[in-house]
Formats: sequence, structure tokens, C-alpha cells
Amino acid sequence: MNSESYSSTQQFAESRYEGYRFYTETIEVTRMSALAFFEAGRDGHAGKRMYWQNREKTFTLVGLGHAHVLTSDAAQGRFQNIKVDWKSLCRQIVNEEHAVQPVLFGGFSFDPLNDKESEWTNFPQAYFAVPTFQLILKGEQAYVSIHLITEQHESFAEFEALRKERDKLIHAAQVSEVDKYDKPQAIGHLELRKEEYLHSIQQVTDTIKAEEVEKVVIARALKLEFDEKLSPTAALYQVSNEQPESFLFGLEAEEQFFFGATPERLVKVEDKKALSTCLAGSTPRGKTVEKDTELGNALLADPKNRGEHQYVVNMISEVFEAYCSQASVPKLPKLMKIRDIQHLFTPVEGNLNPGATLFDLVEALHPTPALGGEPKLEAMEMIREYEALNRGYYAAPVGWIDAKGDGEFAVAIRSALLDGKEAYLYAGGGIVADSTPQSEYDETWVKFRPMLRALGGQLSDES
Ligand SMILES: C=C(O[C@H]1C=CC=C(C(=O)O)[C@@H]1O)C(=O)O
Ligand SMILES: [Mg+2]
Repeated sequence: MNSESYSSTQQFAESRYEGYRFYTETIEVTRMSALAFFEAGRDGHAGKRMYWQNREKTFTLVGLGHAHVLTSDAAQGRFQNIKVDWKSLCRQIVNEEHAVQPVLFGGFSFDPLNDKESEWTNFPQAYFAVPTFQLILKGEQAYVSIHLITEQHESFAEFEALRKERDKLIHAAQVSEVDKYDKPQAIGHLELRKEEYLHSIQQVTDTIKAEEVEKVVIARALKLEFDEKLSPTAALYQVSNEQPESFLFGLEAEEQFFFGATPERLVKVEDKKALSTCLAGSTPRGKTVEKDTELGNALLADPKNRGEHQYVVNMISEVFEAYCSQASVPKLPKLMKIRDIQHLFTPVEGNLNPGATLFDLVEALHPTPALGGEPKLEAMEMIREYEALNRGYYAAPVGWIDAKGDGEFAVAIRSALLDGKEAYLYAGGGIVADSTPQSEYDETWVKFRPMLRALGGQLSDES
């Protein structure tokens, strides 16, 4: 495409929502449980709810209902499609709020070119929504916003009805009992394609030794069965207790619910400052302080894990060099210790260049070699060829952006898809030349642990 036709396409896309009106109204309320607000939407907004809490627990977002949905099934261009549509929608905002901005929440699939049939039946390649009711908890403050996006210009009655519903949702959340979210209990489990998984690691290490690629992340899935339909609220509640030091996210797509507690930030943008996290290289927690320290020190000194980590640092540094000024990257990794696992961790930051946006960074960073590999395109092809699953939204960017362009995306690992009476759990690991199928298999069990405990699916051969 030449640049002239490109810019006219872009202009058309940017005026797509001309004629729409995007009404917002925000009130400050007494702080309430975000999960109780999520649960309050169960009857009226099931299938259209979203949940997010950052690692530091300083920002929580709950969305109920869809004021507007943005999706894309384009293999190429899905990041830019969502970016341009969001910009176009934001131009129609009628009454700017200052306390909080309207938020768009959602995610992208891991690999739109993977055409294996899968359980991800309700998730397009990109799926975002502006919630009708938006709860934001920020520090000590709580705000509830109503969003109405419409082509009709006489929407007072509709808005009045939304105000009534908002008051009911707030009341229900404020008076509800939080400790009723029982732990699910799995009645059966299945390791999906275990032999294929083990074999794929052998194939990948052989290819790495032949110097055709350097690193490839390979994942596998478990399936749990239950005798009744799982509650998204209970699942979120349980996993946040099992792994509190994480981003907590949940995204409903009709009767399917994708959620998780991930330690990995893909990218955050706040006031033109960009932050990312290199997270790769793993070892379990020790049972005693001494053992834990010993394992951590061994991880910091281990060439295999340091190698896995360095590919991620190099790639994220290059992206930051391209999109930011004053990119800063510590020379040595630190340990990130969470409930079941310790990781090598290097934070990266920089100042976003003029014109660059959060979606540009998401596109450039996804997938980092913590979930894809090095070189990126060859690794993606190998994952498509050798990995026995279609990842759907596992290992992909999930997060939010506001009308000013601030926002944050996590890498959706340590996650599961709930589908009626079934749950699919996913975990993988970075394969380098000296990986072995058994040690990678063991590493996936450590990564499955918090989700298995949350869903009552501990296996007898797993501690
Ligand atoms: C692929 C996963 O973890 C990635 C993130 C941190 C550490 C990793 C590792 O040590 O292999 C993986 O790259 C997963 O949790 O499913
Ligand atoms: Mg690893």
C-alpha cells in the first residue's frame, strides 16, 4: 500500500464513529469490594463482565455490561484496528470526566495464524469493550461511571434508566457478604497431549542445537472437570488468595471466562512513561528460608536460566530503544519471589517518544521471548508446528487503556479458561539448548500449582 492510500484509510477509520455520542457520568462512592460489584452484575450482565487489578493493588477495575464492543479478526493489523477505533470513539466523548477516564478493556489472541481447532470458541483475535458500568478503585477512592455510546441524540430516558440500575448495583455490592465464594472442587483431570508435549521439547531442542533458532517457548494444557458450572467470581476470589502478588484479570465472552493471576507485566504507560518487565527463568520456592535462598542463588547463577532470561532482556531493550527516549535497563536480573515460584526479573523503563502509544508498544512487544522465542518469527512458526495446542488468549496481552492513552497490559499466563463444567489450564516454559523434557515438564507443574489449588484440582502426584 502506498503512503497516500494508507493515510486516507487511516483517516476513514479515525472518523468511523462520527455521528456517535459517547456519554459518561461518574460519581464517587464509598469504597466497596470489587469482587462484590463483579458478582452484583451476575444476573444482568453475565457474559459481559471484566475484572482487573494491578500487582501493587493500587488500581482495580470492574466492568459490567458492554456500552460498546471493539473486535478484530484480522491476522495482520488487529492492534492498529483497535487503536484507531478507540481513538475515534474517544473523540465522541460528550462530557469529559476528570476524576477517572472511560476505559477500554480486553485482550488479543496469542497467534492469529494458529488455525488449530480449540476450546476458544467465543474469543475473536482481538476483543475489547467499554463497560456500561465501570468501577474504579484508586487508593482510598472509589468511582462508578456510566457509559452510553449511541447514535441517537435523545437518550435522556435511557440514561435515567442506567442511573437507576447503577444505584442498585452499588447497593447490592455494598451490602453483600464477601466470604460466600466457595472453593470449586474438581472431580476429574486430564493432562492433554502429554506425550506430544514431551516430544515437542525434544524436537525444539534438536532444532536449537542445529542452530536454526535460539529459544522457543512450549506450553501444554490440563483439563479439569466439575459437577456443576463454575462461578467466575469464586474462581477470581480463589486464585487471588492463592497468588496475591500478581495482576488479577478476568474477561467474559458469553459463557466462557478467561482469568488468571499473572506476575508478568507486558507494558504500562502512565503520563508518557513506559514500563515493562523481563520475566523468564524459574525455580520453585524452598520449604525453609535457607533452602529458598539456596534455590534463588542457584537460579541467579544458572547459565540455562540466565540464557532464557537474557533473550527477553535483549528484545525488550531493543523495543524500548525504538519507541522511547532514556530507556533504562539494569545490568543484572533480580529475583521475583511469588507464592510457588521464583523468577529472574529485570524491570525496563523509558519515556515514550512523541506519537508512540500504548498499543504500538503492545504490538512491538508481543510476544516477548518469555512466551514466543528468538528469533520471533521463526519461534512462532515452530510453536505453530510443534506445540500440541492453540493457545487462544493464554500468553497473550490482556489489559486496559483509558481515553487519555494511559493503561497497562499483562501477559496472560498462570491462567485458565472456564467453559461450563470444564476448566482448561495452561503453562509453558522457555526451551533453550540445554532444556530437557523432564525438567521442563516439572517446571510446568510448579506454574500450574496456584490455579490447581484455586480450582480444587490438586493431583495426587503433585505436592
Ligand atoms: C510460559 C510461562 O512462563 C514464562 C514466564 C516466566 C518464566 C518462564 C520460564 O522460566 O520458562 C516462561 O518464560 C508460563 O507460566 O506458562
Ligand atoms: Mg523456564
